[in-house]
Amino acid sequence: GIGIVTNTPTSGDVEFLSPVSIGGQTLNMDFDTGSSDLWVFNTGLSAAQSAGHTLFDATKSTTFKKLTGQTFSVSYGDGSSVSGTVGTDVVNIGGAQVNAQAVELATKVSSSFVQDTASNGLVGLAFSKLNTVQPTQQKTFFDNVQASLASPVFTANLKHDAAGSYEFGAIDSTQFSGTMNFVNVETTQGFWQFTSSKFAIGNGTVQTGGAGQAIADTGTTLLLANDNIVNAYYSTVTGAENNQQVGGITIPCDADLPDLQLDVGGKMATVKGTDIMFEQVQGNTCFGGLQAIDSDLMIFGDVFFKSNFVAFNIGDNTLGFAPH
Ligand SMILES: CC[C@H](C)[C@H](NC(=O)C[C@H](O)[C@H](CC1CCCCC1)NC(=O)CCNC(=O)[C@H](Cc1ccccc1)NC(=O)N1CCC(N)CC1)C(=O)NCc1cnc(C)nc1N
Repeated sequence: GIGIVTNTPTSGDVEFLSPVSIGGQTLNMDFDTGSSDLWVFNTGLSAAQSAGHTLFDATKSTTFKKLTGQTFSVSYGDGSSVSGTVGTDVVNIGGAQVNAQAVELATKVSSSFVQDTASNGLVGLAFSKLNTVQPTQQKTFFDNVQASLASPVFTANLKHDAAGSYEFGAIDSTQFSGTMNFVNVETTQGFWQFTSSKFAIGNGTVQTGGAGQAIADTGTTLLLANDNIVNAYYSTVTGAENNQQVGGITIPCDADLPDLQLDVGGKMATVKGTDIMFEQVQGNTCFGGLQAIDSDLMIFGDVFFKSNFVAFNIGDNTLGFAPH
């Protein structure tokens, strides 16, 4: 079978949310290919922590089963964190269903989750080895559902300020143009990771300088690359500056940004300049969608996905991408 669900960007394309059915209750959640826990806002949270959120009520689900003695605790790259208890329930995403999916009930969430009332939890779609449930590590929804899918794939179609889709079980070739490039994924760290050592600005010459490795991460808003790429890119943009107050590089909102070509597993992917123009800070000053990260693992987040339709294949550990 297959499962198709829409994803909707919150204002400014900060995150992309999709409806998920858990024990017959529907919550809008953030699909995150950069982590591997499925956790939800629920009635066990304090009123202060859960105000404004849609809450999963395990007592109202006839199919929820508590996993006694199991707990989880995740901390994320942006310093946010969540912890709680674990059960299983029927999880259905656009028609693709797992009857006993580990559903992690948050009992503590950090402030950014409390404030982000649009999101009621995360669906982790990285490899199960990153799942934090103890003492018995649990599988992701994708890992559980893959055997029942027509094909062990899911695709991410993220659009700027418009509804996109996630599809489990098939690659819909009407959703992208040209041929899809497939590359090998390195799974040892549990991410959808690939080599990334080259780049080019616009149609300029391809140069080396990438950090060497990168991950495809729908849970990260921006495109986080190493200094070589970031400096080379913004040196071509008049008025680009590193603005400590806003915490990154800003550019004039009326700048005509060049495209950026990035190495994905040995093949070049293009991120459109228009997708690198991120959000207005104030006046004619805009925040760049490409920012620097000081790590040997670059993070190709939602800015990358807005220019590239991506297929994740857990059957042969490959990643496909095509412009869209
Ligand atoms: C099992 C752990 C798991 C693998 C974990 N994975 C990740 O952190 C990557 C994962 O994709 C997470 C998933 C996020 C977590 C926060 C909520 C939304 C989803 N991504 C990040 O942390 C990347 C940085 N954060 C982001 O990109 C957040 C995402 C967000 C969006 C909306 C509301 C709130 C947050 N957005 C922003 O930073 N921006 C949006 C707003 C804009 N004005 C600035 C940029 C990890 O690596 N943790 C190790 C870790 C822990 N601690 C730290 C400090 N670094 C770490 N890497």
